[in-house]
Amino acid sequence: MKVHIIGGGAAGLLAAAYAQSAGMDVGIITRTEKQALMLQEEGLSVQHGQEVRKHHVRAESFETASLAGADITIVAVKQFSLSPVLEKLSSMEADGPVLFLMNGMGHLEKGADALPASPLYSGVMTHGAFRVDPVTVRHTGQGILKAGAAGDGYIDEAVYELCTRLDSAGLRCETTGSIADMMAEKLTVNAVINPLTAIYQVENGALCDGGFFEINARELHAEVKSVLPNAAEWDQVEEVIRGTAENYSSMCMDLRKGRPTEVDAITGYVLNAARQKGVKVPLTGFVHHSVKGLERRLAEG
Ligand SMILES: NC(=O)C1=CN([C@@H]2O[C@H](COP(=O)(O)OP(=O)(O)OC[C@H]3O[C@@H](n4cnc5c(N)ncnc54)[C@H](OP(=O)(O)O)[C@@H]3O)[C@@H](O)[C@H]2O)C=CC1
Ligand SMILES: CC(C)(CO)C(=O)C(=O)O
Repeated sequence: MKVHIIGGGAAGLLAAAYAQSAGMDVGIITRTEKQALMLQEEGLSVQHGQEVRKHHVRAESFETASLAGADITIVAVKQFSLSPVLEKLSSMEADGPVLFLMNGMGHLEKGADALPASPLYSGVMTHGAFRVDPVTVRHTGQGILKAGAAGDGYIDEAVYELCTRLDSAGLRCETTGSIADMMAEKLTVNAVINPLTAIYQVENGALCDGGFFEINARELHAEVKSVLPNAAEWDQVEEVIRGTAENYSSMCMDLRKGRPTEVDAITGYVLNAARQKGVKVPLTGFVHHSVKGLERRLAEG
């Protein structure tokens, strides 16, 4: 089974390592030629606690790679990097299943516009992955990857096989018939934890401190829930906060490193949904604009 994984970041490298362990023919497509060469020459290392496993993988840069001919393509880039990937996939007339391994919302709609002939899937992942360097990923937390179809819920054989094989290789993974609910739940979690931890520059656990940050987190959650059908309950958000208490959210880290964030696909999505429903969401507007402002200021140095 041939798998293309677009994105040599934390999520893409983690998926690549387990897919390779499961005996699949894996090609990692990286943004830069330099990372592709490093992966080919040095292999891909995965750290689990003290254990380190090395994998020999194929890697090519996005510019030169052909994206055709895969049994399944996994897209594991951040939301703001999606457009060129969809453009290239559509120019290749790829029509096999495409699995988006991304947080936030909007990728399935953009994918459907760009790739009308491809069966599209979304993956909601609670595994933690951290890219140590261009050839090393750390599996920081055991979670689960759930993959489900965008449309009628039909699961292609290739997606089923990918999930079964990843799971037996040690990356907990399963298919689901209710991916929309899971995406809404993950969006709720991200719409509360990510902007607040990014603005305050605190670890996730600080939002359950029984103090002022928790008051704000609970109020922001209530607002998000008033807009999103199938939003996660506060108990679920709290469980993630406690389960990842010592971690810094991706948005917190992105701001800290002066990188763009996924805020448009997270709180931006909630703002749009609120506008369409005619619901006022002042706290979401406040955190959204705060993150956008910090993003711009940090990018300008
Ligand atoms: N890390 C985690 O634990 C989890 C992440 N996610 C989600 O998964 C998605 C990916 O996140 P993550 O892996 O952490 O992010 P990273 O920033 O670590 O990785 C994204 C990668 O995409 C690469 N990229 C950008 N544009 C292209 C392109 N045109 N072609 C090929 N590669 C490209 C980047 O390259 P370069 O480095 O050269 O810029 C980068 O390596 C996000 O939506 C995130 O929210 C979800 C659950 C858990
Ligand atoms: C679940 C959470 C909040 C973990 O940090 C996450 O998905 C992120 O940081 O983007």
